[in-house]
Amino acid sequence: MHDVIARIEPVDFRMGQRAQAYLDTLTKPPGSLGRLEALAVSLCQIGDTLAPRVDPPGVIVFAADHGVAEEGVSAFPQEVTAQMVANFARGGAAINAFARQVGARMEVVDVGVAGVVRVPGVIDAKVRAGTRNFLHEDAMTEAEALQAMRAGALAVERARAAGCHSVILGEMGIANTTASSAVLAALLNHPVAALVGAGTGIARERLAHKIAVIERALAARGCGREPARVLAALGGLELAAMVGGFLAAAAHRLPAVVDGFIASVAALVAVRLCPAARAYLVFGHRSAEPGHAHALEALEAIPLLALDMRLGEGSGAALAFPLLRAACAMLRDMATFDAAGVAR
Ligand SMILES: O=C(O)c1ccc[n+]([C@@H]2O[C@H](COP(=O)([O-])O)[C@@H](O)[C@H]2O)c1
Ligand SMILES: Cc1cc2nc[nH]c2cc1C
Repeated sequence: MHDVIARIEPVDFRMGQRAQAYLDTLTKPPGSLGRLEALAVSLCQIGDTLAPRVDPPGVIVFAADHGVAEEGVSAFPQEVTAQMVANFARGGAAINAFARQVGARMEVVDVGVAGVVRVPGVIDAKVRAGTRNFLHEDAMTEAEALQAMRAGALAVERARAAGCHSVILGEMGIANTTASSAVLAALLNHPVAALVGAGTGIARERLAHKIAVIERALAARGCGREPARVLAALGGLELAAMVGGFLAAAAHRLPAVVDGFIASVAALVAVRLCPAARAYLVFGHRSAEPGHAHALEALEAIPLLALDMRLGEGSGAALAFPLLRAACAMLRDMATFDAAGVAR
């Protein structure tokens, strides 16, 4: 991924200043469009233009399984990952409905689903059939994590080649809130119990078990805080693919809309690998998963929406997308005070 990271340029803060100055000439009291103005400034910096474009967006859903699922840390069985991949391909999941609503190009990428996925329309980039159980051994080798990151970067490059001007990255993977909580606890050196939530909806009794599994895994892996090492030891193939996807989006100056908890942990890994990538991320929504607040704080991010959602798939990012569109429309379509003859 060194080649991708080497291409990431820091955004130009002077473009941000120009964008804010231009917004202040438009027919509204300065600052009255609130955080939509900050979003517009950010999109100008990402595209290095006062006329940014985000349409059409490309939704990419990365799917993979987790060895740690065998510890009983999810409310659902592992087969649901493959079954939902088939559902995505048929167009029946929440993300399909929301992607259609925003006119997105959509791609589903198998980076590590357990078992055979032979579903027309699903991209086969399987690195292995699920990660290893990180309670007993590293989830991935660093080479496997790198291969998944590359698959994520390639998916973003396909979206770009197909004409997308922004990307919405989502994931599907039973037990991936366990992997994400473990990665986050290692990166932030934060107590596990404060980060762990119900995921797909485990009962309170099982929550204590989930916390204990992660605490034991952290002690056993002893992986420190180096992001590539933490990702390989405790992460997931879909997490790694999202890391690669976020880095590739930054390398190509595409805004990437970050979804919920799992996507934000992947975003944090990407930013730890390359701090300049942070400026290319737009945070879509605040997930109900408790760890999300900690990931967002570490990223100094305030998401656009807070709808108490905890689905994943890119669903919260897709719902936030019309706000990016609105920020572009404000820059493109609003009259200035001078042109409209409005006194100030
Ligand atoms: O994105 C989120 O914030 C989010 C929060 C909780 C659960 N999920 C989804 O639920 C699955 C993981 O939950 P679990 O309980 O199996 O770890 C996975 O497919 C995620 O997409 C997603
Ligand atoms: C049905 C179902 C759909 C999902 N989408 C993302 N994670 C999910 C988990 C489950 C269980």
